[in-house]
Amino acid sequence: MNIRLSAKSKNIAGKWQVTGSKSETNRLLILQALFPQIEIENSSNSDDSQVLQKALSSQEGLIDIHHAGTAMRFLTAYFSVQEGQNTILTGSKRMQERPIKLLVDALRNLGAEIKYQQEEGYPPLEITGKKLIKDKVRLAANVSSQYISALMLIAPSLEKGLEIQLQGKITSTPYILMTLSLLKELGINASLEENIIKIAPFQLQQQKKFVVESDWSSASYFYSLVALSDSAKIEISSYKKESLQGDSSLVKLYESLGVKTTFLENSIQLEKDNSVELPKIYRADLTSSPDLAQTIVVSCLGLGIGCELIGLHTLKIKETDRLVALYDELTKFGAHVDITNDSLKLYPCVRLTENVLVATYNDHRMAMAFAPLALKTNLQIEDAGVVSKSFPDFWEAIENFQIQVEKV
Ligand SMILES: O=C(O)C1=C[C@@H](OP(=O)(O)O)[C@@H](O)[C@H](O)C1
Ligand SMILES: C=C(OP(=O)(O)O)C(=O)O
Repeated sequence: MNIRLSAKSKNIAGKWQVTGSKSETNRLLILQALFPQIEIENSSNSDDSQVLQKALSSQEGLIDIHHAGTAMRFLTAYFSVQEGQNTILTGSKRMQERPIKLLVDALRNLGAEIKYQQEEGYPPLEITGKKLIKDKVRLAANVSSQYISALMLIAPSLEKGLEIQLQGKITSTPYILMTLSLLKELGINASLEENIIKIAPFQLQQQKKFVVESDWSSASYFYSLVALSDSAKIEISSYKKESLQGDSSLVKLYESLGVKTTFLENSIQLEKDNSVELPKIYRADLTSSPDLAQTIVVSCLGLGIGCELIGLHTLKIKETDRLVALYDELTKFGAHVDITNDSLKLYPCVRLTENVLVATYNDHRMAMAFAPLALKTNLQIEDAGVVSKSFPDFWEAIENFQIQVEKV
């Protein structure tokens, strides 16, 4: 389904309850499978969380996790320790192009039995669950933090726990810290010092309830809406100041784009601050917040300013090659863009081409990142249903904030 977006008003008001963080939910679902006394509140209603939940309760030997990267990586580790269980773990065509060798090698070094069914280094995987007895492993940390979180999540269920030595420059660090915090909140002895993660074995004795904070990556689209509005005062929930999610860096990242954040009791209020003088070129290193790249570039495009984003090396192996996808779609609007393997430069673009059809490449964030641009020009989004990967009610949410959404 393609949709056409236009602005009903450039003055934005309203409230929205955003679904739970998919990153927190997916970690807690794995931990709950290992420690059933865990109770999860405000879990994410995203496809990625639903597919993971279904996989964990499935009695079938073949599991298809579609486009869900964290589910693929976390389940690879999880099924490796399910003694006596044989699982084939596969995903969408794109998932079969997303590398998993570093994680498989680390698990094999710990004693796991994993075979590639097709291409070496990529799903589908055939996993024979075993008891892992080794307790030390090394792993390159500069490709995807999800491999590291996957090992950390199974670590407390191993007889001797696990020591993980991280090699190279660590990428997406806040996601590793999120995993660490959740383990600690459960009562597990866990640490990250220098480049060594240590996690002690653990057994949960009593019930433990976790309340998932709403998704900050999803909040980014509201930041962009506010930045591109003439005036705005909106409230989104449930958010807190001390977040486990690295994408809460939005608060700082959007200050210079004219968005003021106020923390209320259980929510955030976003206001357009027209007194802010916009930078000519917006610069940011997004090594810690890769999922914000698309949102920020489109905000800059809409504001008519340039941007130079670095730390984008992980974007090439996500739902699509996001650097190439951004290049192709931004240029349709008349923008001049340069990309490398880990950076993007957008030159200021004063006049946006109208009625562009934005291709989304099975990537929820391509659809959601371009949507706020409707405040500056009419546009269409291809295959709008992709948003359900992380934010199933995204189009209702955006309609609630003065954007007209029509099926075409
Ligand atoms: O652990 C997680 O929940 C995630 C880690 C990040 O991936 P990388 O570590 O591969 O950058 C992020 O992009 C993804 O959306 C979610
Ligand atoms: C990269 C993402 O997800 P995953 O890697 O879990 O598919 C994302 O949600 O932007």
